[in-house]
Amino acid sequence: MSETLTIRRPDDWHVHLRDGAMLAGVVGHTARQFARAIVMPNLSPPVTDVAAAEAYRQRILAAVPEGMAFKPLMTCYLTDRTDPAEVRRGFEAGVFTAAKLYPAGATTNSASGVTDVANIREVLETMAEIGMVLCVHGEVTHADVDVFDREAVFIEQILAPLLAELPTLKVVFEHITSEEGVQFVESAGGNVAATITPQHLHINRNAMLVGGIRPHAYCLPVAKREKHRLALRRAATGGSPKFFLGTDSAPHAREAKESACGCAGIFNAPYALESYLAVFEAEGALDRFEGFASLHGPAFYGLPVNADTVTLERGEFMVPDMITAGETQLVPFHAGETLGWRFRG
Ligand SMILES: NC(=O)N[C@@H](CC(=O)O)C(=O)O
Ligand SMILES: [Zn+2]
Ligand SMILES: [Zn+2]
Repeated sequence: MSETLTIRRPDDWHVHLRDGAMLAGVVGHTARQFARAIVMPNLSPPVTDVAAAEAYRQRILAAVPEGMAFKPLMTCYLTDRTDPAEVRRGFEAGVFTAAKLYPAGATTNSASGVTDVANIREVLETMAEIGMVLCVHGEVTHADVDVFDREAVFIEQILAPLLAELPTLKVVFEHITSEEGVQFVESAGGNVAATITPQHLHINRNAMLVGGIRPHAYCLPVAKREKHRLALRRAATGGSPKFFLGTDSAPHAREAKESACGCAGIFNAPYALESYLAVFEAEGALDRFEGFASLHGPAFYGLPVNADTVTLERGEFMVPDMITAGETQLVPFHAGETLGWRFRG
């Protein structure tokens, strides 16, 4: 049994770095493991134009700890009023790597999101024309759709019809959580891919609800039944280039999660690679880890793979109960659990 694993340096194709003191406290955890990351734009107010994205990019770079090389890839938050010309301008200037569709009300800071995809029709036509990736939070928000069904209903009502109308649009179905999500991406064309988070590979909804309600296991889309977790594990470890790493690391202060109305989001950045690797090892797929973590994402986005490598080594360690970001306490994914691989750098 090999004691170390060396792969091309990975990228995180979906992360929330926040802003201000929280940004300063969390960005190093991502920059330590990943060369690049798709930075989600759901700040308050959201990043909806080129000037805001460029300013945010500069704040991120200023917050990266000394000695770490890290390239934030910026995204444009789409609203009902997004100007197609602004999206084109940002993409052509190299500021926007992608644009993000948040259905209004679907998740954290999505109040200014899109109320009907018909409202961004021209933006999406422009994106299809210029080859720009649309990142999608794929959940409907109607009160009459059960929260556990919202991803499957989104595919049926929104995503499938959208791709039928714009068959060349490049789409990353973000943080998929269901068997339906896996099947949809597998049967779609090469212009459709998906990110998968570590938490959705590790936990099902029991982890959140059995023996007490566990706010640190709550994120959106919510973890689902065991059969969905197993479908996601098969997808992530199966070698298909349509599935790649996107942590969806989403820090919220401990007290904002341990609340009568706790925030959605799991902070997994500090041990992201260790967490994914535990899954690949359990599935007997260590040889497929590099593809998922470091090769499939760049290939889909049309970017070069990273030149340097990272090494993980076998060795048990316990994930701390708490990590601080400035004054703020964050409870990391796997808090208090033992993991079997360590990131060496
Ligand atoms: N995933 C989450 O549960 N939360 C994310 C938003 C998102 O990615 O939907 C956040 O920004 O907190
Ligand atoms: Zn989301
Ligand atoms: Zn997210």
